[in-house]
Amino acid sequence: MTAAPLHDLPPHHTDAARDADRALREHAEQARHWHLADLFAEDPRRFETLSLHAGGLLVDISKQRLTADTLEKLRALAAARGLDTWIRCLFEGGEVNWTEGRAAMHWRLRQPPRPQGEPDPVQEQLARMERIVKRILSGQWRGCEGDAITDVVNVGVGGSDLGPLMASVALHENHPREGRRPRVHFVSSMDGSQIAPLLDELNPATTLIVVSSKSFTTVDTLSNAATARCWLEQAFPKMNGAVLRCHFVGVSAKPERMSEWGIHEDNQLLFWDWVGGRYSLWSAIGLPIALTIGMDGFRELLAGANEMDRHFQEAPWEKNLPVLLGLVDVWNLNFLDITARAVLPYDGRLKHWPAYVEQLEMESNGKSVDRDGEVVDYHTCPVIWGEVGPNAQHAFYQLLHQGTQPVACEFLAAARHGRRNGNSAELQPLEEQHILTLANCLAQSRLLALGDRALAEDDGTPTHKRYRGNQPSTTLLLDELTPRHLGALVALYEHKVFVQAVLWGINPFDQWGVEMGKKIAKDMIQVLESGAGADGLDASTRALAAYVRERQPDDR
Ligand SMILES: O=P(O)(O)OC[C@H]1O[C@H](O)[C@H](O)[C@@H](O)[C@@H]1O
Repeated sequence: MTAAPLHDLPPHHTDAARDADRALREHAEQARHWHLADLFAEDPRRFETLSLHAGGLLVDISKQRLTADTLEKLRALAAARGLDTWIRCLFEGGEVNWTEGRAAMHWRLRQPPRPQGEPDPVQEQLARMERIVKRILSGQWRGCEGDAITDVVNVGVGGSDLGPLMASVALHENHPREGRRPRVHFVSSMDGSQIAPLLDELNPATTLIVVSSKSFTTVDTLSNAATARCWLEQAFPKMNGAVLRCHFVGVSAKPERMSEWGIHEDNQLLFWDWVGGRYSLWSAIGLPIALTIGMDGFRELLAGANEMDRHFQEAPWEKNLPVLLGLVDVWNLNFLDITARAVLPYDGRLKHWPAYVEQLEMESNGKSVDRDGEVVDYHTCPVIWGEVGPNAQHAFYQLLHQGTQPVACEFLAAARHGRRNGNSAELQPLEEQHILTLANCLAQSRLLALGDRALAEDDGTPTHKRYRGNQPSTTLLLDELTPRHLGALVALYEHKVFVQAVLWGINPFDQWGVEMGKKIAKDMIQVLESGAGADGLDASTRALAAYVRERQPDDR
């Protein structure tokens, strides 16, 4: 599949865009003096006006420092930037990743099968993945000594780790209907600190390693994969090819590199250049998710995302969730100068959501050069960090409540928790814990928004006990955390990132900033091993390298 060239796209800088931008700046001059407590007091219908429900998600932006008028002005900016044409271009397979000459067609991976049985590489790979999943879950996939697989280790990093990790943990309560699912583990860090203790616990005879890497050149992944291979070969010294055949699956866009590494052709799952790494959990990179929730569950995840794809293309902008969330972030960053955003899931199952969103957003939109090759003179992506909300309350909420900086907060929770987890399904206290958690979520966003005015404190309260409030937030409530809802949520974020990139005039699908770091790290290995090349370094790096070298064991 080749990318269609970009066509009919308006230039980024037009008179209409300049006018829309100026109108927003003037509007922001007033908005800077607004307090959320006043906005709520003045408009009893504020929630109704500033919330939306679609795809099983309720999105409430009424605690953002904006009004319906603000949104209208932001939509005018989006129209002037040609957002409608860009959306069309994305879904027509246009070359939206212009620095790499590629389309970005992650949405293709979640389209339903074509009716006439035309050859479809996406469905072919899904079918291959399904066969592998079924063999593992049914116990038919055997290790080299004939044992069924009990543990699967996903070895990957970045997009080949964060998405599958986030979704597998989020959905772990959704057991597959058939078979016995293996324990699924994730190893990403290049220093061996994850893989070493994990291998100590595992039985090589019943362990399957999934080497996940779009490029199949990422040193973090290949070094962990080599350690796993060594562990297996030492356990079965006489097995030769059977170790690779029975204990390794590869997922990549580069089949020839997988073969070169030793992954058997039958154990290779493919995806394509037009799927960005951080957009790849819908492809065979999602194998750990399918092993956790079964293939039916995985298809539900795809269906939820597909529903959001259609919503993004079809819903008018007033009712379009990705457009709405994209515009809110642009408002906060570019017009209210709020440069930080905290991602706060109130659900331990979503504990990896912040890390996933950090990569999705900051690797996509942490850019400063526009389509004309010009350096932009405005901020793009905010700094994003996060943590499971209830735990963050005991860590950094102090700064949110009484620090000096504005931070846009993003609360995420499941309205209902339908537990399907063995005996615990019957436990009344667990239901109470769910309500307790939601109560904290709602109480925190309320206090952050209204400050003292959420409380019945009198004027005599000392300053150090006061709450300024006016800290803006969005609350996203999933009706329930199911594969379908999570699929919709992730697709919502992917499209939101695209909307923002269009408004900022940047390419969200490349990551050139990461490349150079990888390259110069290679040269540094030599410096640390032999000292060669140290002379050309700056004084700080040279001294640090010498310090490290002096502390290595003598027999190295
Ligand atoms: O899947 P791989 O090719 O191994 O790449 C893994 C990761 O490598 C780099 O860090 C890129 O910046 C990420 O976007 C990518 O997800």
